[in-house]
Amino acid sequence: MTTVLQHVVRRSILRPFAKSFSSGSPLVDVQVNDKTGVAIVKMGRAPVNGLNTELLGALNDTFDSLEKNKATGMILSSSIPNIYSAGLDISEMYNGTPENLTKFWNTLQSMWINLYSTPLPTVALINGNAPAGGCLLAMSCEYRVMVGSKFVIGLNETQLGLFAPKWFQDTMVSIIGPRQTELALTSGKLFSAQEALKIGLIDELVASEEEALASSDKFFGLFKRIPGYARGQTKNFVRAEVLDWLLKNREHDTKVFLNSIQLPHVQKGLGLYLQSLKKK
Ligand SMILES: CCCCCCCC/C=C\CC(=O)SCCNC(=O)CCNC(=O)[C@H](O)C(C)(C)COP(=O)(O)OP(=O)(O)OC[C@H]1O[C@@H](n2cnc3c(N)ncnc32)[C@H](O)[C@@H]1OP(=O)(O)O
Repeated sequence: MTTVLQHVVRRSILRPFAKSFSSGSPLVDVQVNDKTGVAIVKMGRAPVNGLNTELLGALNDTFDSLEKNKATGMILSSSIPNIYSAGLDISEMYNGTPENLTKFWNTLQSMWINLYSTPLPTVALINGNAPAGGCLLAMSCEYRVMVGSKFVIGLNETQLGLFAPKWFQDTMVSIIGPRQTELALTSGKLFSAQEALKIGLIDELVASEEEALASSDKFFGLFKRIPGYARGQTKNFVRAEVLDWLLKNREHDTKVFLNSIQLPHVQKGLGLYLQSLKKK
């Protein structure tokens, strides 16, 4: 078993310019570039970065720490080949107790509020499939670069017999508009990389992670001469409406989740979907 120290030493040997930064969780790896202060945050929960309470909590803590430690920007990516995130961990929603479901949902809400409202410039480096909750993570960043053309991204909840909550939907509306969001969400569409690029769901499609990192640098470079306070306030105003809805309606949103997810036909559908994934 690799100790934390061995892990840190190995990382610093592999990447001499990156400062190790402990996320406090084995599920999230963080490397901060010494020169630029930009942090690369990589989710690493095998097999598919399913967003369970633990990973969501670890991401939340990481976002907090990066702000406190004055990172200058964040790239949110994955260390699992071909997977950005498979979205919410369905096992957390299937047969969960009301207590666990509430904790799970509240952790998701907190993580999203933190990510969506961080004053740090954020880039999603989408190096794998990004359905549902994975798409939400990417959409909550300010700039999206997908690596390779074989991946899909979108909010496919209706295909599972679920619906994307209002704040998931509003986040998508803010990027691709109400018409395309309605079409995509009602049909549970997963966009190919090319389709996502065409519709503006991703900003760039590149061939390699190196190119994606260069695109990210270019994006962060836009703010070199912009005072952080002015940038942060502007981001706040642009995002206020979507954010405020959840801030004001957290309890209601939790109730809707709890009531809907525990419906027998919804649970049945989730069970069948899980089985179909396992049978593959
Ligand atoms: C009506 C109530 C509404 C209330 C509001 C609800 C709000 C819900 C909001 C968001 C919902 C979600 O995010 S649900 C998750 C949706 N995600 C998906 O549909 C993606 C499902 N997964 C895949 O399509 C594929 O796994 C993949 C393309 C991401 C990767 O494919 P790959 O071939 O590499 O891997 P496998 O399919 O073999 O999977 C490996 C392993 O992981 C398990 N798995 C996959 N996805 C999930 C998941 N989301 N949650 C839990 N487990 C998952 C899969 O079963 C395999 O398990 P085994 O190794 O045990 O076989």
